[in-house]
Amino acid sequence: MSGQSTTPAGSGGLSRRAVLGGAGAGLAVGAAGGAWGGRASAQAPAAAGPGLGAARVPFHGARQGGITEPAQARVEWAAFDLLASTGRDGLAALLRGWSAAAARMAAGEPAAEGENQIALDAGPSSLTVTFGFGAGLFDKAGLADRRPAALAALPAFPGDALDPARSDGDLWVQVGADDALVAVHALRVLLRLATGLAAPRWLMSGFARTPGATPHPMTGRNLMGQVDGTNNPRPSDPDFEAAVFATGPDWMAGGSYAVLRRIRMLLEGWDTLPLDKQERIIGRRKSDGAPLSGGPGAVERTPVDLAATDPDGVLRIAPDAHVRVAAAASNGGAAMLRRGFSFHDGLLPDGSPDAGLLFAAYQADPARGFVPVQQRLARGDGLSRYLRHEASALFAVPPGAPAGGYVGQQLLEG
Ligand SMILES: C=CC1=C(C)c2cc3[nH]c(cc4nc(cc5[nH]c(cc1n2)c(C)c5CCC(=O)O)C(CCC(=O)O)=C4C)c(C)c3C=C
Ligand SMILES: [Fe+2]
Repeated sequence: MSGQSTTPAGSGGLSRRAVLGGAGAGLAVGAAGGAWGGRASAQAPAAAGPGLGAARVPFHGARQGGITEPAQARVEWAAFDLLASTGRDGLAALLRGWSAAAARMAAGEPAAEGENQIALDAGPSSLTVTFGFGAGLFDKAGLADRRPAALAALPAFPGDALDPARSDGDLWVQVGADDALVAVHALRVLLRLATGLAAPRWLMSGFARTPGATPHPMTGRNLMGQVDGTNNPRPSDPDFEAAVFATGPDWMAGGSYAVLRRIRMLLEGWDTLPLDKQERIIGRRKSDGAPLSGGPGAVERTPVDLAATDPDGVLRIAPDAHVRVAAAASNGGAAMLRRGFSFHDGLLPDGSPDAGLLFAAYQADPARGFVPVQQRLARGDGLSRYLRHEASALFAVPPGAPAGGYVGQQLLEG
C-alpha cells in the first residue's frame, strides 16, 4: 500500500486517506458500501461545504488513486491513440508531464506555473487521476515484448453492439472529483499536455451520488434505481488483494486491469415494469437492496443465499436473477471490483434516453474476473434484455508512482 495509506475507514475500507483541511479537518472519508458506496465518516451527514472541496487524495503512492476510493460525484474518461511519431521517448515525456500535473492538481495546486485555471475557487475535491495502457500502445512504443498476457483482447459476447470509435485506445485517463468543474479542468489540462504526442480517441462523462446528498452515507443507486455496489469485494476480505491487484509482470506488480463498458439502459421498457418484476430480475429489493433470499427482515448487507426457497420450493432468487448469474459462486470464484458511474447524454433520435452505466471493473486478470462473468450474463441474465453494451475497452493500470516518479516509469525505464 502507499506510504500515505491508512487502515480502512468505514465498513468498505479505503486505500488512501482523503486529507481534509479547513472546516472538515480531521474528518476521515471512506467507502461505505464498496466502490459504489457513499462516504462513511465519523460524523453524519457526510462532509459538505468547505470540507468537501478541501478533501485530497495524494497522487503518489504504491497504488494509483481512483480504484479503491469511493466513486466521486463526477468522472471523465478519455482514451487516446499514440501518434506514430511519438515513440518510446515521447511516451515517457507524456507520462512524466501527465503525472506531474496530476500530482499538483491532486494537492490543490495549479497544474503548472501561471496556468489559466478554471477551477480557482475550489479545492481538489478528492481529485484522482488514473492512467491505463491499452494493448496497442506496446507496438507503437517499441515495447511489444513487454505487453502482458492479461491484455489479450476481450472475446466478443452475445448481444454486444460495440461502436469501435468509442472503444479501445492506447492510453486511458480517468479523472474523478466531487466537483464537476475541478474534474473538467483537470481533463482539459491533460488533453492539452497530450497535444502532438497522443490524439484523443473518445471521451465519456459520468456521475455518482454527491457526498452529503443523503442523510447518512449509503451505497449509491444507478439509473434503474437499484442500490448498486453492495456485494463488491472489500479491502478487508482476505482474498481482496489477489482478486483485484496483479503480481506481475514486474512493472505491473500492484497494478490492476480495468475493463470498461458503456452500457446503455433501455429505461423506457424498464421503467414500466412492475416493482416485483424489477426486483425479481435483480434478486434484491429496490427500496433498500436487501436480497430476496432473506425475507422481509433482511437488510442490504444480509448475505445472499442462492439456495433459499419459499414454502412451495421455488427459488427465492430466480435462476436468471442478475445477482445469481453474476455471483462468484456461479462463476468458479470469478471476482472483480466494480466502480461504475451513471451517464445521461441526452436523447437518441427516437426520443429514448441515451443513458446508463459506465461500467468499470478492476481485477488481477480479466480472464479470471470479467470475462467468465460476462459470458454467463450475456446468455442467462434477465437484466440483459434491458441493456445494450455499446463500447468496450481493456487497460492495464500500472501501480502508482513514488514522489518524483511517474506512472509507467518501470515499464519505460525498467
Ligand atoms: C460482467 C460483470 C457485470 C456487468 C456487466 C454488470 C452490469 C450491471 N449490473 C447492474 C446492477 C447490479 N449489479 C449487481 C451485482 C453484481 N453485478 C456484477 C457484475 C456485473 N454487472 C456482480 C459480480 C455483482 C455481485 C453479485 C453478487 O455476488 O451478489 C447488483 C446488486 C447489488 C450489488 O451487489 O452490487 C445490481 C443492482 C446493472 C444495472 C448493470 C448494467 C447496466
Ligand atoms: Fe451487476
